[in-house]
Amino acid sequence: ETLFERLGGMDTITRISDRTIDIAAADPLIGPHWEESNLVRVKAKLAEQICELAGGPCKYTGNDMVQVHKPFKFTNADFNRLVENLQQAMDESDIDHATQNRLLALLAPMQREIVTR
Ligand code: HEM
Repeated sequence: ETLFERLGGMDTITRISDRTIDIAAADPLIGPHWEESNLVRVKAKLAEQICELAGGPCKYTGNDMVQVHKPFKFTNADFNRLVENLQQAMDESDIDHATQNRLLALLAPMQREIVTR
């Protein structure tokens, strides 16, 4: 079983991505970073990226991760906070923790592309 299937396919991945961005954008610690952003686009690109990473039938068509995040000079604390927001979104969708950890392990290498401060 692929992680894509284990997560519940595209419907669940879309729901998790939407919720993660909604939770993050409302988070007093990191929410202000999204003030100028098109959240509809960010949600859609995040879902596409998770789908591809998880072995689903998607190809990420968004912008390069380094280029997107570089101007913000994000910290490890910012990164960890977004991971917590993602975990909350996955909990709400009843994703078991072993499956959550499989996705988090695939996202972990991106920390050094996103954190530049
Ligand atoms: C593994 C972690 C992360 C992933 C997979 C990820 C993924 C993405 C994606 C796919 C986009 C949309 C790119 C596009 O528009 O083409 C995006 C944009 C964005 N991300 Fe991340 N991101 C991560 C971490 C973070 C963190 C830690 C923060 C801040 C706490 C953050 C803040 C933002 C913001 C503010 C935008 C919108 C930029 C804009 O409006 O152009 N991201 N991210």
